[in-house]
Amino acid sequence: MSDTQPIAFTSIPVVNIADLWSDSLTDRKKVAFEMGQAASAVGFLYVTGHGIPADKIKALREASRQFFAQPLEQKMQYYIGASKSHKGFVPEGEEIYGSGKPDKKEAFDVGFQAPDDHPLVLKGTPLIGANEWPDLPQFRASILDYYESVFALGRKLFSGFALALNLPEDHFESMVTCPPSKLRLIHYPFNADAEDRPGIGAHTDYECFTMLLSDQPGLEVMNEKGDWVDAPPLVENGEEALVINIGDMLEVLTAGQFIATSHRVRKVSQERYSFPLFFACDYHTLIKPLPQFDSQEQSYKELSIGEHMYSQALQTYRYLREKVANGEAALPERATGVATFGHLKKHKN
Ligand SMILES: O=C(O)CCC(=O)C(=O)O
Ligand SMILES: [Fe+2]
Repeated sequence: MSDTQPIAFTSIPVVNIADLWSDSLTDRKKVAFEMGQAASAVGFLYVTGHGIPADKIKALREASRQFFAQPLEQKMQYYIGASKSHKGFVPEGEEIYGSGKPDKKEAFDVGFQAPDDHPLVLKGTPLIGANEWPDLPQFRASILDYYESVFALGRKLFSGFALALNLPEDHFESMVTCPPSKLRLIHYPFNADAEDRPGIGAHTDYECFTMLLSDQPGLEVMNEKGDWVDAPPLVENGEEALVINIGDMLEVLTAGQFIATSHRVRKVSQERYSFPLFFACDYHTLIKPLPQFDSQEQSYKELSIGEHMYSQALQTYRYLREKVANGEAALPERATGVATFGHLKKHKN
Protein backbone atom coordinates (compact mmCIF):
# COMPACT_ATOMS: atom_id res chain seq x y z
CA MET A 1 0.00 0.00 0.00
CA SER A 2 1.43 3.42 -0.89
CA ASP A 3 1.72 6.25 1.63
CA THR A 4 -1.04 8.19 -0.10
CA GLN A 5 -3.55 5.35 0.22
CA PRO A 6 -6.18 6.45 2.78
CA ILE A 7 -6.65 4.21 5.78
CA ALA A 8 -10.15 2.72 5.91
CA PHE A 9 -12.15 4.44 8.65
CA THR A 10 -13.44 2.32 11.52
CA SER A 11 -15.54 4.88 13.39
CA ILE A 12 -17.57 8.01 12.73
CA PRO A 13 -16.00 11.32 13.88
CA VAL A 14 -17.84 13.54 16.38
CA VAL A 15 -17.76 17.31 15.85
CA ASN A 16 -19.07 19.85 18.36
CA ILE A 17 -20.47 22.58 16.12
CA ALA A 18 -21.51 25.10 18.82
CA ASP A 19 -18.85 27.53 17.57
CA LEU A 20 -20.55 27.80 14.17
CA TRP A 21 -22.66 30.44 15.98
CA SER A 22 -19.57 32.22 17.35
CA ASP A 23 -18.94 35.86 16.44
CA SER A 24 -15.35 34.96 15.70
CA LEU A 25 -14.62 33.85 12.15
CA THR A 26 -11.55 32.02 13.41
CA ASP A 27 -13.73 29.90 15.71
CA ARG A 28 -16.25 29.21 12.95
CA LYS A 29 -13.43 28.19 10.64
CA LYS A 30 -12.10 25.75 13.23
CA VAL A 31 -15.42 23.91 13.31
CA ALA A 32 -15.71 24.10 9.52
CA PHE A 33 -12.27 22.54 9.15
CA GLU A 34 -13.29 19.57 11.31
CA MET A 35 -16.53 19.19 9.36
CA GLY A 36 -14.56 19.24 6.11
CA GLN A 37 -12.09 16.63 7.37
CA ALA A 38 -14.93 14.29 8.29
CA ALA A 39 -16.77 14.92 5.02
CA SER A 40 -13.62 14.06 3.04
CA ALA A 41 -12.41 11.09 5.03
CA VAL A 42 -15.69 9.44 6.01
CA GLY A 43 -18.65 11.27 4.47
CA PHE A 44 -20.38 10.86 7.86
CA LEU A 45 -20.09 12.74 11.15
CA TYR A 46 -21.99 13.08 14.41
CA VAL A 47 -22.70 16.65 15.44
CA THR A 48 -23.19 17.84 19.01
CA GLY A 49 -23.78 21.41 20.15
CA HIS A 50 -26.46 21.67 17.43
CA GLY A 51 -28.98 23.45 19.64
CA ILE A 52 -32.11 21.48 18.65
CA PRO A 53 -34.23 21.55 21.84
CA ALA A 54 -34.86 18.14 23.43
CA ASP A 55 -38.60 18.85 23.80
CA LYS A 56 -38.96 19.27 20.03
CA ILE A 57 -37.30 15.90 19.52
CA LYS A 58 -39.61 14.36 22.09
CA ALA A 59 -42.71 15.79 20.39
CA LEU A 60 -41.51 14.54 16.99
CA ARG A 61 -41.11 11.03 18.42
CA GLU A 62 -44.51 11.12 20.10
CA ALA A 63 -46.29 12.29 16.93
CA SER A 64 -44.56 9.58 14.87
CA ARG A 65 -45.44 6.84 17.34
CA GLN A 66 -49.07 7.93 17.28
CA PHE A 67 -49.23 7.98 13.51
CA PHE A 68 -47.65 4.57 12.89
CA ALA A 69 -49.68 2.92 15.66
CA GLN A 70 -52.83 3.38 13.55
CA PRO A 71 -54.29 0.56 11.45
CA LEU A 72 -52.90 0.33 7.90
CA GLU A 73 -56.15 1.43 6.25
CA GLN A 74 -56.11 4.62 8.31
CA LYS A 75 -52.53 5.37 7.26
CA MET A 76 -53.35 4.60 3.63
CA GLN A 77 -55.70 7.60 3.61
CA TYR A 78 -52.48 9.59 3.24
CA TYR A 79 -50.87 7.26 0.67
CA ILE A 80 -47.99 8.96 -1.15
CA GLY A 81 -49.23 7.56 -4.47
CA ALA A 82 -52.32 9.75 -4.19
CA SER A 83 -50.35 12.95 -3.47
CA LYS A 84 -49.65 15.43 -6.27
CA SER A 85 -46.19 16.25 -4.99
CA HIS A 86 -44.86 12.99 -3.53
CA LYS A 87 -45.72 13.47 0.14
CA GLY A 88 -47.42 11.30 2.73
CA PHE A 89 -47.50 7.69 3.85
CA VAL A 90 -45.13 5.15 2.29
CA PRO A 91 -46.29 1.61 3.17
CA GLU A 92 -43.95 -1.34 3.65
CA GLY A 93 -42.81 -2.72 0.29
CA GLU A 94 -43.29 0.54 -1.64
CA GLU A 95 -39.58 1.29 -2.00
CA ILE A 96 -36.92 -0.91 -3.54
CA TYR A 97 -33.21 -0.01 -3.30
CA GLY A 98 -29.94 -1.71 -4.17
CA SER A 99 -30.71 -5.19 -2.87
CA GLY A 100 -33.65 -5.54 -5.25
CA LYS A 101 -35.74 -6.69 -2.27
CA PRO A 102 -38.36 -4.38 -0.76
CA ASP A 103 -37.34 -2.68 2.48
CA LYS A 104 -38.83 -3.72 5.80
CA LYS A 105 -40.06 -0.29 6.84
CA GLU A 106 -42.87 2.23 6.56
CA ALA A 107 -42.48 5.98 6.34
CA PHE A 108 -44.23 9.32 6.27
CA ASP A 109 -42.74 12.03 4.05
CA VAL A 110 -43.04 15.73 4.84
CA GLY A 111 -41.77 18.39 2.44
CA PHE A 112 -40.73 22.01 2.70
CA GLN A 113 -43.87 24.09 3.28
CA ALA A 114 -44.23 25.62 -0.19
CA PRO A 115 -47.03 28.20 -0.42
CA ASP A 116 -49.81 27.21 -2.90
CA ASP A 117 -49.10 30.30 -4.99
CA HIS A 118 -45.33 29.74 -5.21
CA PRO A 119 -44.21 29.82 -8.88
CA LEU A 120 -42.72 26.31 -8.59
CA VAL A 121 -46.05 24.98 -7.29
CA LEU A 122 -48.06 26.82 -9.95
CA LYS A 123 -45.82 25.28 -12.62
CA GLY A 124 -46.46 21.77 -11.26
CA THR A 125 -42.77 21.18 -10.41
CA PRO A 126 -42.37 17.58 -9.23
CA LEU A 127 -41.74 17.13 -5.48
CA ILE A 128 -42.81 20.71 -4.59
CA GLY A 129 -46.26 21.30 -3.11
CA ALA A 130 -48.67 20.83 -0.23
CA ASN A 131 -48.10 18.38 2.58
CA GLU A 132 -50.62 15.74 3.63
CA TRP A 133 -51.55 16.10 7.30
CA PRO A 134 -53.09 13.24 9.25
CA ASP A 135 -55.97 14.11 11.48
CA LEU A 136 -54.08 13.64 14.76
CA PRO A 137 -53.86 16.26 17.51
CA GLN A 138 -50.46 18.01 17.59
CA PHE A 139 -49.07 16.01 14.65
CA ARG A 140 -48.78 18.91 12.20
CA ALA A 141 -47.48 21.35 14.84
CA SER A 142 -44.89 18.94 16.25
CA ILE A 143 -43.59 17.84 12.89
CA LEU A 144 -43.39 21.37 11.46
CA ASP A 145 -41.70 22.61 14.60
CA TYR A 146 -38.98 19.99 14.29
CA TYR A 147 -38.73 20.52 10.52
CA GLU A 148 -38.09 24.23 11.00
CA SER A 149 -35.42 23.69 13.66
CA VAL A 150 -33.52 21.11 11.66
CA PHE A 151 -33.88 23.12 8.48
CA ALA A 152 -32.33 26.14 10.21
CA LEU A 153 -29.52 23.88 11.40
CA GLY A 154 -29.09 22.75 7.78
CA ARG A 155 -28.51 26.34 6.68
CA LYS A 156 -25.90 26.73 9.42
CA LEU A 157 -24.13 23.49 8.47
CA PHE A 158 -24.14 24.56 4.83
CA SER A 159 -22.30 27.75 5.82
CA GLY A 160 -19.77 25.55 7.62
CA PHE A 161 -19.30 23.30 4.60
CA ALA A 162 -18.87 26.44 2.46
CA LEU A 163 -16.07 27.65 4.76
CA ALA A 164 -14.52 24.19 4.70
CA LEU A 165 -14.42 24.40 0.90
CA ASN A 166 -12.82 27.87 0.99
CA LEU A 167 -15.97 29.47 -0.36
CA PRO A 168 -17.67 32.56 1.04
CA GLU A 169 -19.68 31.53 4.09
CA ASP A 170 -22.96 32.54 2.39
CA HIS A 171 -22.12 30.82 -0.89
CA PHE A 172 -25.10 28.42 -0.79
CA GLU A 173 -27.64 30.76 0.80
CA SER A 174 -29.35 31.99 -2.36
CA MET A 175 -29.66 28.41 -3.64
CA VAL A 176 -31.98 27.37 -0.81
CA THR A 177 -35.33 29.20 -1.02
CA CYS A 178 -38.02 26.57 -1.66
CA PRO A 179 -36.15 23.26 -1.97
CA PRO A 180 -37.41 19.68 -2.37
CA SER A 181 -35.99 18.85 1.08
CA LYS A 182 -37.99 16.23 2.85
CA LEU A 183 -38.17 15.09 6.43
CA ARG A 184 -38.95 11.38 6.65
CA LEU A 185 -40.46 9.73 9.64
CA ILE A 186 -39.34 6.11 9.32
CA HIS A 187 -40.69 3.23 11.32
CA TYR A 188 -38.95 -0.15 11.21
CA PRO A 189 -41.47 -2.48 12.84
CA PHE A 190 -40.62 -5.10 15.43
CA ASN A 191 -39.42 -8.13 13.52
CA ALA A 192 -39.21 -11.25 15.71
CA ASP A 193 -37.57 -13.49 13.10
CA ALA A 194 -35.47 -10.68 11.54
CA GLU A 195 -35.59 -12.53 8.26
CA ASP A 196 -32.86 -11.86 5.72
CA ARG A 197 -34.25 -8.61 4.45
CA PRO A 198 -32.58 -5.24 4.97
CA GLY A 199 -34.33 -2.54 7.00
CA ILE A 200 -33.20 -0.30 4.18
CA GLY A 201 -30.93 -1.43 1.35
CA ALA A 202 -27.48 0.06 0.62
CA HIS A 203 -27.64 3.48 -1.03
CA THR A 204 -26.25 6.99 -1.04
CA ASP A 205 -28.53 9.95 -0.32
CA TYR A 206 -29.30 12.16 -3.32
CA GLU A 207 -29.24 15.61 -1.79
CA CYS A 208 -26.50 17.88 -0.43
CA PHE A 209 -26.41 16.34 3.03
CA THR A 210 -28.70 14.55 5.47
CA MET A 211 -29.33 15.22 9.16
CA LEU A 212 -30.61 12.18 11.03
CA LEU A 213 -31.86 11.16 14.46
CA SER A 214 -32.54 7.55 15.38
CA ASP A 215 -33.38 5.68 18.57
CA GLN A 216 -31.73 2.28 18.00
CA PRO A 217 -28.61 0.85 16.37
CA GLY A 218 -28.94 -0.54 12.86
CA LEU A 219 -27.44 2.16 10.63
CA GLU A 220 -24.22 0.99 8.97
CA VAL A 221 -21.76 2.96 6.86
CA MET A 222 -19.47 1.49 4.20
CA ASN A 223 -15.74 2.22 4.47
CA GLU A 224 -13.02 2.15 1.81
CA LYS A 225 -12.58 -1.60 2.16
CA GLY A 226 -16.28 -2.26 1.76
CA ASP A 227 -16.69 -3.14 5.45
CA TRP A 228 -19.75 -1.94 7.35
CA VAL A 229 -19.10 0.44 10.27
CA ASP A 230 -21.83 0.95 12.89
CA ALA A 231 -23.39 4.38 13.40
CA PRO A 232 -25.58 3.84 16.49
CA PRO A 233 -27.36 6.71 18.25
CA LEU A 234 -24.94 8.79 20.31
CA VAL A 235 -25.73 10.81 23.44
CA GLU A 236 -23.06 13.17 24.78
CA ASN A 237 -23.54 15.23 27.95
CA GLY A 238 -27.25 14.54 27.81
CA GLU A 239 -27.55 15.77 24.23
CA GLU A 240 -28.59 13.51 21.35
CA ALA A 241 -26.11 13.92 18.51
CA LEU A 242 -27.37 14.16 14.96
CA VAL A 243 -25.79 12.02 12.26
CA ILE A 244 -24.82 14.09 9.22
CA ASN A 245 -23.91 12.47 5.93
CA ILE A 246 -22.82 13.86 2.60
CA GLY A 247 -25.19 13.29 -0.33
CA ASP A 248 -24.64 12.95 -4.08
CA MET A 249 -24.91 16.71 -4.76
CA LEU A 250 -22.02 17.73 -2.49
CA GLU A 251 -19.95 14.92 -3.91
CA VAL A 252 -20.52 16.24 -7.45
CA LEU A 253 -19.86 19.84 -6.38
CA THR A 254 -16.51 18.87 -4.89
CA ALA A 255 -15.71 16.26 -7.56
CA GLY A 256 -15.39 13.63 -4.87
CA GLN A 257 -13.47 15.66 -2.27
CA PHE A 258 -16.53 15.20 -0.04
CA ILE A 259 -17.90 11.70 -0.35
CA ALA A 260 -21.46 10.49 -0.54
CA THR A 261 -20.88 7.38 1.52
CA SER A 262 -23.01 4.31 1.01
CA HIS A 263 -25.03 3.20 4.01
CA ARG A 264 -27.83 0.83 4.92
CA VAL A 265 -29.96 -0.22 7.86
CA ARG A 266 -29.35 -3.86 8.75
CA LYS A 267 -32.15 -6.20 9.67
CA VAL A 268 -33.00 -5.49 13.29
CA SER A 269 -35.27 -7.41 15.60
CA GLN A 270 -36.17 -4.38 17.75
CA GLU A 271 -38.62 -1.70 16.74
CA ARG A 272 -36.78 1.36 15.45
CA TYR A 273 -37.64 4.93 14.46
CA SER A 274 -35.43 7.28 12.50
CA PHE A 275 -35.87 10.81 11.19
CA PRO A 276 -33.66 11.98 8.32
CA LEU A 277 -34.04 15.44 6.83
CA PHE A 278 -32.54 15.49 3.34
CA PHE A 279 -31.17 18.99 2.79
CA ALA A 280 -31.21 20.04 -0.87
CA CYS A 281 -30.81 23.19 -2.94
CA ASP A 282 -33.74 24.49 -5.00
CA TYR A 283 -35.17 22.19 -7.67
CA HIS A 284 -33.59 23.88 -10.69
CA THR A 285 -30.12 24.36 -9.18
CA LEU A 286 -27.50 22.99 -11.54
CA ILE A 287 -24.64 21.21 -9.87
CA LYS A 288 -21.24 20.55 -11.35
CA PRO A 289 -17.76 20.43 -9.84
CA LEU A 290 -16.52 23.80 -8.57
CA PRO A 291 -13.53 24.95 -10.66
CA GLN A 292 -11.03 24.32 -7.85
CA PHE A 293 -12.01 20.63 -7.66
CA ASP A 294 -12.52 19.94 -11.32
CA SER A 295 -9.79 17.73 -12.74
CA GLN A 296 -9.38 15.46 -15.73
CA GLU A 297 -9.50 12.30 -13.66
CA GLN A 298 -12.97 12.82 -12.27
CA SER A 299 -15.91 12.64 -14.61
CA TYR A 300 -18.92 14.26 -13.00
CA LYS A 301 -21.64 15.41 -15.35
CA GLU A 302 -23.70 18.51 -14.61
CA LEU A 303 -26.88 17.55 -12.75
CA SER A 304 -30.06 19.35 -11.86
CA ILE A 305 -30.83 18.78 -8.19
CA GLY A 306 -34.55 18.32 -8.73
CA GLU A 307 -34.21 16.12 -11.78
CA HIS A 308 -31.73 13.91 -9.98
CA MET A 309 -34.01 13.52 -6.96
CA TYR A 310 -37.13 13.00 -9.06
CA SER A 311 -35.47 10.48 -11.36
CA GLN A 312 -34.23 8.48 -8.37
CA ALA A 313 -37.76 8.48 -6.92
CA LEU A 314 -39.18 7.39 -10.30
CA GLN A 315 -36.87 4.38 -10.18
CA THR A 316 -37.35 3.32 -6.56
CA TYR A 317 -41.04 3.90 -5.63
CA ARG A 318 -43.48 1.24 -6.78
CA TYR A 319 -46.25 3.70 -7.69
CA LEU A 320 -43.84 5.87 -9.72
CA ARG A 321 -42.28 2.88 -11.46
CA GLU A 322 -45.78 1.93 -12.55
CA LYS A 323 -46.38 5.45 -13.85
CA VAL A 324 -43.17 5.29 -15.87
CA ALA A 325 -44.09 1.82 -17.18
CA ASN A 326 -47.53 2.94 -18.37
CA GLY A 327 -46.32 6.25 -19.81
CA GLU A 328 -47.96 8.56 -17.23
CA ALA A 329 -44.53 9.80 -16.10
CA ALA A 330 -41.19 9.98 -17.89
CA LEU A 331 -37.62 9.94 -16.63
CA PRO A 332 -35.91 13.33 -17.06
CA GLU A 333 -33.43 13.45 -19.94
CA ARG A 334 -30.42 13.64 -17.66
CA ALA A 335 -31.61 10.87 -15.35
CA THR A 336 -28.84 8.82 -13.79
CA GLY A 337 -29.22 5.22 -12.74
CA VAL A 338 -29.68 4.43 -9.08
CA ALA A 339 -26.60 3.99 -6.87
CA THR A 340 -24.07 5.65 -9.16
CA PHE A 341 -22.21 7.74 -6.58
CA GLY A 342 -19.79 7.57 -3.72
CA HIS A 343 -18.28 4.59 -2.05
CA LEU A 344 -20.97 2.38 -3.45
CA LYS A 345 -19.79 3.30 -6.93
CA LYS A 346 -16.14 2.73 -6.04
CA HIS A 347 -17.01 -0.55 -4.42
CA LYS A 348 -18.99 -1.71 -7.44
CA ASN A 349 -16.10 -0.82 -9.73
O1 LIG B 1 -32.87 4.86 9.32
C1 LIG B 1 -31.70 5.23 9.18
O2 LIG B 1 -30.91 5.27 10.13
C2 LIG B 1 -31.17 5.63 7.84
C3 LIG B 1 -32.22 5.98 6.83
C4 LIG B 1 -31.63 6.33 5.50
O3 LIG B 1 -30.49 6.08 5.22
C5 LIG B 1 -32.45 7.02 4.49
O4 LIG B 1 -33.68 7.13 4.68
O5 LIG B 1 -31.89 7.48 3.49
FE1 LIG C 1 -29.88 7.26 3.51
